[in-house]
Amino acid sequence: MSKIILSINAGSSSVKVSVYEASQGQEPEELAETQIDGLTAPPPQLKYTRGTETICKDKKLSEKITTQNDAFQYMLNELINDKDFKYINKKEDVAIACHRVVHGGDYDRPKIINEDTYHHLEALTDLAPLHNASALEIVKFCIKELPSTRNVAVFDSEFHQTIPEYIHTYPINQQIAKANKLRKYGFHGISYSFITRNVAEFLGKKESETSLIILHLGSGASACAVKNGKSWDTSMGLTPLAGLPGATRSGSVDPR
Ligand SMILES: Nc1ncnc2c1ncn2[C@@H]1O[C@H](COP(=O)(O)OP(=O)(O)O)[C@@H](O)[C@H]1O
Ligand SMILES: CC(=O)OP(=O)(O)O
Ligand SMILES: [Mg+2]
Repeated sequence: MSKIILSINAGSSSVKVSVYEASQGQEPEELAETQIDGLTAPPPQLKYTRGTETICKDKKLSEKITTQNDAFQYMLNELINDKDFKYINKKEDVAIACHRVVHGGDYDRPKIINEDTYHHLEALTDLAPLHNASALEIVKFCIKELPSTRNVAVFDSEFHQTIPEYIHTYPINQQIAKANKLRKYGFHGISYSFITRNVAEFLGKKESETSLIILHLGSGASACAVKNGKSWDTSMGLTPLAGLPGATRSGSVDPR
């Protein structure tokens, strides 16, 4: 039987939700895409496409939507209430919710969210306060309001687990660094792995033979050197503040 999967990307200025249908052993098929952006520059705006049909674009919303969780709830209701979208008619229709979580610490693969993973991610919130806190608010909402949905976390930091030790190590006391897990983590990894896979395919090359310099320029901005399909270095570090300036971040400049 096929299942409905939500892919939820809580960014610093937007929330993007894609809806997929998937059966065991088959490629998921995308059914709809919706996003609310402008959370840091109101009014928020809604975009909604169903298959190839654009239902709305840059629609200014007058409702009070200030947090990523407000935006997620608004879009979930839109999907449920859209009579022409037959795949989600009630909350129970969502089998799996995949959450983009920016800081995954040492996690090197996606995780099913249980109490343990939830608390582990909560503990990392200090290292990505703009991001982990709002993603976890959405996770908390799903756990409470969508009790039949399984929640999975997919990490921005995962792709950068391959950065060599001499690059991810900071020049500080190593006892303190190891005890407090102070190292370069790197973010936007879901985007970098997608770009690497697709550019390799476009060029007709193996990922392991594809080396790229990629810029991810959104509300948060970073650069990544991909060597033979793997992250070699990236401009963000222990937190998403390091590196390039972003919409609400100064980058590698001491803001004081
Ligand atoms: N084509 C574009 N040219 C320049 N800036 C853009 C373009 N599209 C989006 N932006 C800017 O990118 C930012 C949103 O980036 P995005 O990565 O989608 O959000 P988030 O960082 O919240 O995930 C906004 O500041 C928007 O103005
Ligand atoms: C990590 C990061 O900066 O993400 P975003 O671009 O979504 O703010
Ligand atoms: Mg983003």
